Amino acid sequence: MEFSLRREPKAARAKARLDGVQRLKECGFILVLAAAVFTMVALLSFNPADPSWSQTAWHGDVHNAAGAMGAWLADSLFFSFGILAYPLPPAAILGGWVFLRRRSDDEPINYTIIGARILGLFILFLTSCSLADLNFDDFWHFSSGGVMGDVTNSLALPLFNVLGTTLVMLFGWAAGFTLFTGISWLTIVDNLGAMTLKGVTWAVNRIRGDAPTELGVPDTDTQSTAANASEPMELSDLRRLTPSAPEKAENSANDEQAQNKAASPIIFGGQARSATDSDVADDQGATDSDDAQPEEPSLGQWHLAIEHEEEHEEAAPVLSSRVEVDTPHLDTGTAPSIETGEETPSDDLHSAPIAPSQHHADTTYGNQDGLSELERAEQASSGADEDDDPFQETIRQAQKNQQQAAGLDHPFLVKDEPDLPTPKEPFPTLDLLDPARHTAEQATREELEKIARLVEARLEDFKVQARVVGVYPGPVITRFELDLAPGVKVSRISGLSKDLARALSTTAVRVVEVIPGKPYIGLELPNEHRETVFMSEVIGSERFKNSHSPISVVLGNDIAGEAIITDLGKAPHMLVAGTTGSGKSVGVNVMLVSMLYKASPEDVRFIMIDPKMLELSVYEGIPHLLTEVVTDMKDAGNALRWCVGEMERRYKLMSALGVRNLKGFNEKVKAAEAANNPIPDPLWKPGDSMDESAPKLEKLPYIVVVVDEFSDLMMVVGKKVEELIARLAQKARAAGIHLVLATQRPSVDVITGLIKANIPTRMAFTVSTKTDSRTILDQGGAESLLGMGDMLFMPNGSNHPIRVHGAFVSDEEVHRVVNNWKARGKPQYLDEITKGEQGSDSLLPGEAPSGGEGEELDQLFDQVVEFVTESRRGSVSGVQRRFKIGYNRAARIVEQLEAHGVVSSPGHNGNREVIAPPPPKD
Ligand SMILES: Nc1ncnc2c1ncn2[C@@H]1O[C@H](COP(=O)(O)OP(=O)(O)OP(=O)(O)O)[C@@H](O)[C@H]1O
Repeated sequence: MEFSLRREPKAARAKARLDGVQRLKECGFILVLAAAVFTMVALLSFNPADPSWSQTAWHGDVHNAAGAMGAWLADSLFFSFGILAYPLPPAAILGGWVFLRRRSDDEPINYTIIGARILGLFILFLTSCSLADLNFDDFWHFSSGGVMGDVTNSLALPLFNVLGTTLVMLFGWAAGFTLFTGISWLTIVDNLGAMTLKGVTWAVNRIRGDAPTELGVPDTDTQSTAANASEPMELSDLRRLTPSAPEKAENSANDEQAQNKAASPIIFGGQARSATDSDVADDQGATDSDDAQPEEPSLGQWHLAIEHEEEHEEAAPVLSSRVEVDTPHLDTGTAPSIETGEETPSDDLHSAPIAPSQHHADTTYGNQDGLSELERAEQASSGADEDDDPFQETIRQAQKNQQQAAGLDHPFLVKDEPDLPTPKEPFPTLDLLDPARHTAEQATREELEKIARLVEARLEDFKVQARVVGVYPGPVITRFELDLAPGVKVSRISGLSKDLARALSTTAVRVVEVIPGKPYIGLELPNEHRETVFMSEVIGSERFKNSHSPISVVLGNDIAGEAIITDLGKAPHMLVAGTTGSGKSVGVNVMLVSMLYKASPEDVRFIMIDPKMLELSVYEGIPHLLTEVVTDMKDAGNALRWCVGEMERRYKLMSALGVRNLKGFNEKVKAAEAANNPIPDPLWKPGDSMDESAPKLEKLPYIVVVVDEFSDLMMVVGKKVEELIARLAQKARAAGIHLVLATQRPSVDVITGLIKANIPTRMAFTVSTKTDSRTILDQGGAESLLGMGDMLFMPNGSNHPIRVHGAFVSDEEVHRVVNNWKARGKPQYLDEITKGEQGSDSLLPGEAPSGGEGEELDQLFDQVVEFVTESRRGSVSGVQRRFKIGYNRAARIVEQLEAHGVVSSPGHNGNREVIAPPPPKD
């Protein structure tokens, strides 16, 4: 209560002085309180003989403790409300409290609730008065419901009769109660039910506890609470059921154990069995049940479990002695033979074969951590991450920044680029990339040797005889080369890869079925600590420096840590596939950045298609771009068509110059320029441009088309894309146009046979199934990759994929390189690439230009023109009705009308305007 009636320290009092309204309110509440107390006193000391409003008494004293005023007040209240006058003073106090208490600023008055309360109170009083009037006798000379009850009933009774009125009033009372208190009757019913159940349970428990014999043998739940007094009864029951039980019961030490065992379901099972077994022992004349049990060999496992439990509980010595009997028995049964050398790895390794006794002792029964499977898996993976290396933290941070940056760099949110100083070096320098550093410890020779022995032992468990003949540790995985015993098929080991991963407690084991030039197979196991392959490390490698092609791309390191570089010119097209999160986008970025390190815009140009709008939009604005990053898939279709046209143009140029590829073309152009005799464009015709003579031929750049989500393109643009890609893939190599297609859906409807046949270089990141791996690589293996850039790279013309640990480039690094190029120049975008106004060269075989002049006009075309221009209505349905033709034909004719400028393109409402004038009248 917030009234300042209580005593407070002086400082607090000074601080807590009331303002004007608060003072009035508080005084008001004091008055209400006084009135309520006075009224209560008056009501309680009411005397009907006192003079009052309904009573005339000329003589005599006033007996009411509140005096004449009290007598008068009590009489009036009783007269009006009957016995319901008594609750009035508390109700007044309550009302005063609600309205007059001091409220904090953040506690505004809720008038709806106050209104509901007032209404509820009124209904409560009214219905209570009515019910009192109906059901209780008058007191003194007042009606028990007062005038209020009388009047209400006189209105209700003729309508509802006594029972009906009682019911109406009861329900009204219930409604009033809810309005006043805000307590739902459902809650009341619920609580009443719960209390009833509780009461019944309590009563039943009481009855059980008092007389357990009446209810029979107590169940396991109540066993622990059963009174000692009940024991003789239970024991006699047990004695009747199992003759061995008495011995246990009579042994006071075992008695306690029996109770302990009853707490665990497993041990409880053991107990039941031992009862039966001692039963057998009993039959054989054994007098001691404890001695009888060890003689039963099939109980070994249970005994071990019991023993293990009781190691912690200071078990009776009787039980621990059993282990000595049982353990050797189990040893012979299940011990695997692991004599692989003088040094047994199992002694040292955590996951080494475990001696049976140890095995049982280590067995965990049930989960104690209270975590769900999902949480446990997440915990395990996050733990692994933490273990992995602290650099991953940086990566994650970088990713966060990337997402933010990507959002800001969105093409629809273009922001002004800061003016960057033009770099002096011809190409970006290595310092733009994060320096390489070691993020994980390499395994020692001894550790590797132990793992090798373990691998052999595990294979032996699967009845495969193999010998590790070579160990090749790398930054991410270690390859163990195995010499298989004669007659062992490699497919058997491939089939075991998952079992081996489990047996060796690793995430994935990849089996390399053929190692070129060696009679061995390979087993690739992930390292405990994974090294990150930094982009700078690979870009800075001698191999990359010595690679002269401007379209050399770095991929990462091979399993031995050697840089893997490939030349897109030889690829010549690349398919990149892997599930989401496998590292595709990072892989594509690495390729693009490596080209930015090698090639100027005169050497290489890019067309980037990015339906996701995020991955490639970072490159927006570099001078290498031929067009803005294409995010609309329709534009992407046009871009591919443009590439086909460009390819055909280049072919014609090359054939005119008598060269076989772009390199030869560029060399000739360069030689001609050096000789000061530039070659005029042989394809130029007067009228093609405003020039009077043919323009000079210039060096042609390579064009790299990167599609980040190729399946989107297939889905939106459809079959045409497949044909365009196939056409490009077949011929574009010589023209210097190269495709890099990435997809996260390695299914046959995306990577179709036509595309696969024409794109020989494949890059498979982790996929979920072997089928997916086959779709990309025509063989399994990618399903056993480790993610985060781990890939299988199948170069052009090879059948053996190489395992590559992809280089990592963060978005910050990409931004730095991109900004470096942006500072060097602006891109010159070619609008025609996405506009779809390409010439006939870009048409696919058998394809006709839509709506163009080459298209054959419908026979009805002239008549339709006449009709449309006369009627001034260019709708398809109009044409359909007038000429009684199908929708498709009518629509085609109207499109032809549009192409010839007779009608406009459809407006917002789909209507076309007739542009051409009406035909002249004769
Ligand atoms: N080479 C690498 N080294 C270390 N970590 C990597 C590497 N490549 C990728 N990763 C990690 O994997 C994450 C996912 O990579 P990425 O975004 O490239 O996957 P994706 O296959 O393109 O996924 P999506 O299809 O959803 O875009 C990266 O954010 C990064 O943390």
